[in-house]
Amino acid sequence: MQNNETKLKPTIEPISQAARKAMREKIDNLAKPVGGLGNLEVLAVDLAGIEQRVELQTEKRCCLVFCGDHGVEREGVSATPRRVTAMQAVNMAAGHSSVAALAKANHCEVKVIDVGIDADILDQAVINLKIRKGTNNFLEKPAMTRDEAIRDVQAGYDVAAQAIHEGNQILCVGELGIANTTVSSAMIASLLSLPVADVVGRGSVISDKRLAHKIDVVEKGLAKWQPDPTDGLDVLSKVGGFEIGAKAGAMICAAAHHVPLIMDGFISYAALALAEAMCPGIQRYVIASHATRQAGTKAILKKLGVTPMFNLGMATGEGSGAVVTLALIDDIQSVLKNMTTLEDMGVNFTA
Ligand SMILES: O=C(O)c1ccc[n+]([C@@H]2O[C@H](COP(=O)([O-])O)[C@@H](O)[C@H]2O)c1
Ligand SMILES: Cc1cc2nc[nH]c2cc1C
Repeated sequence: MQNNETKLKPTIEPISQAARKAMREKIDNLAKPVGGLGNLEVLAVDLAGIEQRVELQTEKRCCLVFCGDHGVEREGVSATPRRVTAMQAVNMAAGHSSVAALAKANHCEVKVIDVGIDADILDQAVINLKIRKGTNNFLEKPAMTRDEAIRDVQAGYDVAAQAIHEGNQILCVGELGIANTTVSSAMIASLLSLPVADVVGRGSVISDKRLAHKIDVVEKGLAKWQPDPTDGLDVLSKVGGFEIGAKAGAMICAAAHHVPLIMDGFISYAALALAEAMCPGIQRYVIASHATRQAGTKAILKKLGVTPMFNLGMATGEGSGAVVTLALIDDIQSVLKNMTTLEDMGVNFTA
């Protein structure tokens, strides 16, 4: 057991400061005011540090969408019935969900992975790595066993390793799982030591009454199991979800391989908090795409130490915001390829 856990905690090398500096110099020498392309420049520098090179490789990209159901959905914390997870997974694999449509626009493959949907998915287009049909209701039992938590994170790691082996140069991550904003809130409150009421939001839109109930459910779950925030697998097994653990595994794998990983919204914040607890340093390899429209986003991102690229008021999940970020990466590549330099123009700045 201990060995399996150790495998999930590889040494994460520091980001390449030399590549960051070289990219910064290259961008500063382009024919524009210094820093004029704002966060696009920051993104280019971050990608260079992760990839350890200035000639960024970003053409082949893939979005990994992990799917799972949640026992706590039975507490009435979501406006959506649980069967939507299974329905939307099939819809997504056929190319018709939000992330699937956005991925087409951004030349990105989508892999849909079942790590815990509460149904038999017969569609071969959905990759079957099911740990179990849904977690336990954490008000009654721990969500999963520690062994399941380990196998779950390992499944996400393996899917990401396969995607990298296939030549993907950028990974995006997303998820499907009705009630997973409740589960993510519990994980975030525990792992980042934030007050429950500050991080529980309206998910895929709930009334004031249901919101108060959702806060109560999260508080009761944490009080009952008292997960240890210094032990990510303890938090995952007590109040977590299969798609969140798998997503954390993908993050750990991408960081170990120096492959940039673009995360999505609220559920990704929980996965990053978990990955960081398991394997400190992961956060430097993860690009924060957008600030999601959920409670506590600002405080959570601050605690995670990441800055989102944009805020479009999105709250869909699936990896939608992550995939939209690919358009910004294509913008950077065009800038790096096509712009003339200040040197070409013979211009010097005097601040
Ligand atoms: O990514 C986000 O920030 C986000 C915010 C609200 C909802 N979602 C998606 O909606 C589902 C969870 O919403 P809920 O209300 O059932 O907890 C799940 O499938 C998520 O992918 C995702
Ligand atoms: C339709 C629908 C699609 C989703 N995709 C992610 N979460 C979702 C929730 C609903 C309700």
